[in-house]
Amino acid sequence: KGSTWGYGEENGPSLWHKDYPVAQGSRQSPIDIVPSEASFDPRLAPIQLSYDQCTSINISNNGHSVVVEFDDSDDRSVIHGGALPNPYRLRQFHFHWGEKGCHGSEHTVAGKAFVSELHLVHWNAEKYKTFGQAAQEPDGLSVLGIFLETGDDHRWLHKITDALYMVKFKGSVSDFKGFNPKCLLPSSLHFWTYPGSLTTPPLHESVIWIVLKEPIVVSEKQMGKFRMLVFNGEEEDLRSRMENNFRSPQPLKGRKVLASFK
Ligand SMILES: CCCCNCC(=O)NCCc1ccc(S(N)(=O)=O)cc1
Ligand SMILES: [Zn+2]
Repeated sequence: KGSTWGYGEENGPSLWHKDYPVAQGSRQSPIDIVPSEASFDPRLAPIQLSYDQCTSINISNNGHSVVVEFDDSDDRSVIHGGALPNPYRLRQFHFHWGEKGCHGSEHTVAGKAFVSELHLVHWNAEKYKTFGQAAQEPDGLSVLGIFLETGDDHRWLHKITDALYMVKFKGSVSDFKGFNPKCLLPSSLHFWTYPGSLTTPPLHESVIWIVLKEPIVVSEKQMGKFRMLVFNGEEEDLRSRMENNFRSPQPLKGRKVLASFK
């Protein structure tokens, strides 16, 4: 029974609206970002990531992606700037990717998709008591999206890909301390920003999206290691490789995309 959502024929993105009607809402993500239609806004503050005291806790396979979680019990790792009203606290990051040689990003840029997209998820702990509550508020979350394209090996991504064998199956968790995601940033923090949603159920329209223009470069070999993960639990007979775990671009419905650069 396709009771839980996923990315397959029976439970994929085109069916999510049945359990999550907001899937057809007015501020859904991802979107196709068209640079020529984005407005440069000189009032946008530069993005600042204060991750130096960040505390990664674990890496896990939640049956939809691989997630690295952080201790978000205080303001030790925050993002601020852009259109954010105040600093937002880092909670986790995860990835979306395609199958070998194909695309797998969620946002696209003038119709161009990338092989993968990294999402650094932050929440407005200044205004809301818990992540779960913030995730349901229009200004509750801010996700920093970073595109991945293939080329040479990424010098730090191996810290993540070397741990993936520990979390092959849905429900597996492994210690993952001392990882600072600052090492996954491109050289430029030029960005686009727009009001959107979670790109997976519950699809709450609670995300201020910040998408970096410059992708990071990873090797096809490194991407291949993500594809050894599986959607299924260890005990399940049906094995299905974790790939194509991305939602496609959704209607803009009149939203304005702002650019931090000319
Ligand atoms: C107490 C915890 C309650 C959580 N309650 C469940 C929940 O809201 N989960 C949302 C998790 C999520 C989903 C999708 C993204 S994405 N792909 O848009 O970056 C980011 C984060
Ligand atoms: Zn995501």
